[in-house]
Amino acid sequence: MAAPQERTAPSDSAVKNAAVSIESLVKSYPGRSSNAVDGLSLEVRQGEVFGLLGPNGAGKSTTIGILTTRVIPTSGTARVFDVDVVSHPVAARRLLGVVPQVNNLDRALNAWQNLTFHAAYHGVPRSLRKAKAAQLMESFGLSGRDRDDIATYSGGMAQRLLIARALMHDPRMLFLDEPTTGLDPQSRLFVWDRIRELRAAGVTIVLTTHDMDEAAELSDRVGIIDHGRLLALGTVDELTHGLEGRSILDLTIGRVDLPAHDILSGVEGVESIEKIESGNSGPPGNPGGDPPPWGQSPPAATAPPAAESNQTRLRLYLSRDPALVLGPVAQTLAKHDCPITRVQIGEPSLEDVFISLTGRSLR
Ligand SMILES: Nc1ncnc2c1ncn2[C@@H]1O[C@H](COP(=O)(O)OP(=O)(O)OP(=O)(O)O)[C@@H](O)[C@H]1O
Repeated sequence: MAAPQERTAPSDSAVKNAAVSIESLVKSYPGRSSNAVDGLSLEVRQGEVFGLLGPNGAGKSTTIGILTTRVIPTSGTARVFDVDVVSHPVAARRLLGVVPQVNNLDRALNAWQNLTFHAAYHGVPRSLRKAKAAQLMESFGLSGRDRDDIATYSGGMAQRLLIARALMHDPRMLFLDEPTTGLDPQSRLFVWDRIRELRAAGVTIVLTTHDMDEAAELSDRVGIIDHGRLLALGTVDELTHGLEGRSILDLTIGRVDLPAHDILSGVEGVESIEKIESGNSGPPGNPGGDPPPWGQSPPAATAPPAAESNQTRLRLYLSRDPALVLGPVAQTLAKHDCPITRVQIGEPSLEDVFISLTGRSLR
């Protein structure tokens, strides 16, 4: 594939203290009524792992597509290390590596060739390519399989090869689009370790993931987007502490017909209530209350779903110690002849922040 022509050389202006700088970015796809990216502005700092989170269709891949020069924005600016990705795509591509959501390894080439051809495309001198490929094969646990047809690679091996390939030209930053989706636990931990090593080596990383544990585990900061707009930006601690109510009571109750919101919102210390999932196949039982924001969501990772057909799972956000609230909550429910079948106390997680902002779970 021939590299597109640069219009002009990138400017020598002082490099800003940002690895990624996006300002008022808009992407409108033809025939779509709403913008995929809708006035997005954010910065990714040099050397950080930045988690870009959002529900399906939030605009994450489009944003990454713009930053990695595969998608042309409708308006706004996007820079990588102060290089405008629209006017200087070739210069931008030298600075970044991309691990796409979908395996796009070249099946006509063996693993070794996938690495060395990529390096050649990015202008890595021939004398360096072999050593670099051998080093990356080794660190990604693929030594000995380098001349194999990639059709013989497992999903985990292919994913490791994709990351190795993206690093062949020593990019200053790496875009990882759902890097561990579909991987077994060992492969997932292996990829996490490599991400940590890259960060320690000073590589800036932008990560999209549907796995909240992964985002919380790896990210220095996260940005949550939906409908192409930024909803929140900060460290995981900043975001979870900013959530209304500092503690959570996760309850499963043995009724589906109870207006739990009306009944429990008067209990002292209960700031807000969300219905996570009802075992009912019909509409969630919340007469008179707000529509359940989690009505279509699978359960949060912190507790199992209310699996039985007569069970309702509620999440209560609290402004005081859960131990003080649990008693009054249990008494209130008992007055309505409603048993509690399961209780879990916890602090808000990144998934709680995500759900409170977007109103639905990632998966
Ligand atoms: N090539 C395209 N043509 C038309 N619409 C598109 C195209 N690519 C994406 N979209 C739409 O733009 C919106 C944002 O999509 P995008 O893939 O960027 O979201 P996402 O957050 O990456 O989603 P996911 O988590 O499912 O990958 C969606 O409504 C999607 O249907």
